[in-house]
Amino acid sequence: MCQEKSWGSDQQIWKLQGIYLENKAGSGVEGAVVKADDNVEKTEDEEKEDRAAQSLLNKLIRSNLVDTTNQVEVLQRDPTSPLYSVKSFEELRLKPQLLQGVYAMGFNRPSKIQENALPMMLAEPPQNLIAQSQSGTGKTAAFVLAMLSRVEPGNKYPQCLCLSPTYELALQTGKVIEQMGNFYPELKLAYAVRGNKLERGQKISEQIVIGTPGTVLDWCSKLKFIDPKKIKVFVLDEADVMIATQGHQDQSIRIQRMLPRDCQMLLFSATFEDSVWKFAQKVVPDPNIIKLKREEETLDTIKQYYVLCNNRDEKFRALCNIYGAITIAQAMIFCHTRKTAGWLAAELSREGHQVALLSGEMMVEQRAAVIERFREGKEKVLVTTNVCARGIDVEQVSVVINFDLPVDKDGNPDNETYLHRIGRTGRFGKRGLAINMVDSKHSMNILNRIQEHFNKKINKLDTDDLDEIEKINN
Ligand SMILES: Nc1ncnc2c1ncn2[C@@H]1O[C@H](COP(=O)(O)OP(=O)(O)OP(=O)(O)O)[C@@H](O)[C@H]1O
Repeated sequence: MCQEKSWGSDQQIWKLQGIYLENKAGSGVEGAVVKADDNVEKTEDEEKEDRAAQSLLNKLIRSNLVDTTNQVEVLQRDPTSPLYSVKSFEELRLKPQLLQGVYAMGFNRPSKIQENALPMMLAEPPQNLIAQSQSGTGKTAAFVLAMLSRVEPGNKYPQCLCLSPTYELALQTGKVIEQMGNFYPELKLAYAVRGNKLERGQKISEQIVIGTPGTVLDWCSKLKFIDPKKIKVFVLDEADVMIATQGHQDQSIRIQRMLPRDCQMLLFSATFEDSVWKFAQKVVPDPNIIKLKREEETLDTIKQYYVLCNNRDEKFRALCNIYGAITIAQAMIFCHTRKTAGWLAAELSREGHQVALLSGEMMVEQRAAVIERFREGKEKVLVTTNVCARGIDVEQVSVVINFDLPVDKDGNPDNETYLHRIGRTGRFGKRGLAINMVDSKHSMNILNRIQEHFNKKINKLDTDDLDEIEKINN
């Protein structure tokens, strides 16, 4: 049977959290137990970064809009037509049930990208759109609102089709549709994802279908559950993640070719490299284009220090001294390998700290649960490797510690990652503190190069001198 509203991802995450709870039991450290092979110390860089997993993690942990002061760049297909932007949801003349849904979600006014994208998406006649902005800026909410606005609830067949790169991402977007359509009960949603089997010859009555390219293609062509000629809105979400998966690009294009010419095509992406742009142009004819630049990260509001040590144990002792001297609301500690992260988390927890550990082998939902607990303040220290922690914003984090300095796979300083790690402490107008552990000539050299790159002094800190440590927190 085709699944409807109640079939969200909640149970699934709940179940996964069950596994997570089993995993952590008895370890003393929140998170999965790290089973590192002693002989092979794998770096996170060696592991292929999974964009879909990162994107899902972002969605799971995001509870707010990402703040941005950057201006939206708009390229109109017809430059002579007036450019509309809205400052309130009322101006959009949404159906009352939808406006109710929007407010029930706690949205007071459109986000930066929504100010321009929504009037364009809701215009008559419908216009095509390619939109790019970083994760968390309100793209999903925007296209969900557009789909819900265009649907004719009386017509019991699919009218909106939304493609997501993975099963899990489709479920997440489905959840937003369900939430926003909460006061519109006649609207139904079907998930075209693996495992959702229908009987041959059956037709889908749900007005919105969300799914992955392979299954949607089967449903539109081979199995004919959907009549693509009746689709009015086609959304391609997370285009950058989509094209990273073999086959998805072709499948998406094949689906798009089956749609009527006047179908509204909308494409969203967090990044806009060449390959994404080429793909976007194939899928969206005559587009309007909206881009929102990323917020720049800065080291201006951050005090940076380094500590000289001889080995891992000394680094750990220095860390304990720092903890003994200053009050740290919450700290994030970055390690280069899973093995070090696991060791450090265990040592800190032995010292009586409440420690959370994020490790590469944990499933995305488990990671999200760990981050959530940390955000809620249940743990005060988060030990992590780099890949896991990208994009995490925790307001209370006042200190970032590089237990290992960030290096790329060739062993050179990874300045971007440094900025990314440290840049998060000084956000929200607060001053941040960053402490780098240096344990060899090589790492001193890395530190110097980072210092030169940013042209910002990193001061030496003597962690055996408690008075000196106390001063840094003033
Ligand atoms: N106008 C708004 N006002 C307040 N919150 C909003 C608004 N629009 C979206 N949000 C919330 O902000 C967060 C990010 O929004 P959304 O998921 O739509 O962004 P996105 O750009 O699609 O990011 P991602 O690709 O990571 O999902 C969500 O928690 C969403 O509920």
